[in-house]
Amino acid sequence: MSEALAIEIRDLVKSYGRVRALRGVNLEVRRGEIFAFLGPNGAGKTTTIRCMLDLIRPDHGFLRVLGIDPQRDPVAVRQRVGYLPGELHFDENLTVEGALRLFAAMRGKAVDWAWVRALAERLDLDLRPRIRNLSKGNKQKVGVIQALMHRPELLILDEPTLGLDPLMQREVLRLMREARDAGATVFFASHIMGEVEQVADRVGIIRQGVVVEVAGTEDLIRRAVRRVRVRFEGPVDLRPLTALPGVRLLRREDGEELLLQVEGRMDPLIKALAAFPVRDLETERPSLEEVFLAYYEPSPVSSEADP
Ligand SMILES: Nc1ncnc2c1ncn2[C@@H]1O[C@H](COP(=O)(O)OP(=O)(O)OP(=O)(O)O)[C@@H](O)[C@H]1O
Repeated sequence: MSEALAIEIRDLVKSYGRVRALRGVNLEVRRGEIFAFLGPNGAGKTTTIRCMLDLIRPDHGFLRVLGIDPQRDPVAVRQRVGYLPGELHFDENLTVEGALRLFAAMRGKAVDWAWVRALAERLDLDLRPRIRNLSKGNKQKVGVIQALMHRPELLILDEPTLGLDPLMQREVLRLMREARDAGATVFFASHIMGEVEQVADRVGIIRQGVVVEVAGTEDLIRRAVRRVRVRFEGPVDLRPLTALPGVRLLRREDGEELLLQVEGRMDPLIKALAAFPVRDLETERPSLEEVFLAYYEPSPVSSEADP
């Protein structure tokens, strides 16, 4: 186990009866980064996370969380990790403060209550009401606070902004960044590409129980397909442009305006355009959402039954 890794997973396999949820997951999360774990519904994100906390046992594979084997020392993992599950379960009769005190006691680690009150204030959460009287969004805030309140070295958050309004989503993202800037590692699952793009240093994509891509968020966007709109001074012969490798004509409007799709480097297109009477040139940076849709589309090969 390298000291530089907060999470290290090799060949993790887990089946639920006949459902092969994880088919050999490999993943490395570096200390001090915000890592987003993405993938379609049922891809295996929650199963992977539950293995990290020893809430379920994998069939086989290698797993280290902050250098600890969760199966050998789950208590140490839970003390040093802040975990927000996808589905929270509280004793509905407790007050918010009572629930937080219970979480703190279960974890067995000292909590700074001034910090808890500051978190509650930032998330606009009253500590007095009973859990049963809270809205869904306010329950989610309790979950976020219990994950952060002991200032853990590693945050593992399953859809941290689920059910929160846009202001509160932004506050949670801010808290995640602040945790990273203070030296913690943040690992989170999400379906909201906008927030991933805003906070994640790197992303990993899981599909049907296998991690199919890990990359820097910016790199992934940069290497994606982009769209280029070109306006010419007059009608032109496009063949030298559309014959370029990686360039495809998407639309041609009145012979003087083109919409092209460019995969890979822009340089050959720019050089080729130098020979044309170009009036205007616009490039559209794709959003992470567009980049990921390709990964989310059903694959023709992988859903077949296992031997
Ligand atoms: N307790 C369980 N019993 C049986 N099958 C399960 C169980 N938990 C998960 N699965 C199955 O394992 C696969 C992976 O599920 P998992 O919850 O890990 O996916 P996920 O990526 O977290 O999905 P989502 O984005 O919908 O939360 C799915 O096919 C799911 O139906």
